[in-house]
Amino acid sequence: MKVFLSGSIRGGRQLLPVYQFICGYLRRNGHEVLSWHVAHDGVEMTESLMSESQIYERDMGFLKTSECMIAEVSMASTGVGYEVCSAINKGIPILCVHRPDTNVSAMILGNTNGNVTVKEYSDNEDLEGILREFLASF
Ligand SMILES: O=c1[nH]c(=O)n([C@H]2C[C@H](O)[C@@H](COP(=O)(O)O)O2)cc1CO
Repeated sequence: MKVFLSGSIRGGRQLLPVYQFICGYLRRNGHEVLSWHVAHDGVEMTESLMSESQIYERDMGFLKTSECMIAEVSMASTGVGYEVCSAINKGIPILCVHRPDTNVSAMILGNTNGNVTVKEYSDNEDLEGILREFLASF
């Protein structure tokens, strides 16, 4: 599947290892991660070579062809929230994952849209099971 991976950039990069784990899992299982740059440790440097509108247009272009979204929502990120909302408007399935010790927005936790699934994970093994179940549902 073509997957849009959404994860914090300017909202903080503390969970980069989680984005890398998700990206690696998806690729190992034959999926195409269109927004792989989210899991790249040099993303701020490479993105600094692009204008704000180039970044926006590229990501919205990725979203157009994505078949589902996986969003790590533990960090308070404006961009992740915007992308989740855009995916809701597009009508594709969205898996939002977060760690137990985080302050996730009610706009995610309280979202009753039928395409939105929100799951808490405690470690990579737990997260892998959640990813497997979500991807098996198609
Ligand atoms: O440089 C960028 N490149 C980029 O692709 N994004 C997109 C992808 C991420 O899923 C999301 C991160 O948003 P934010 O930077 O507000 O945390 O927005 C966001 C930025 C910076 O806002």
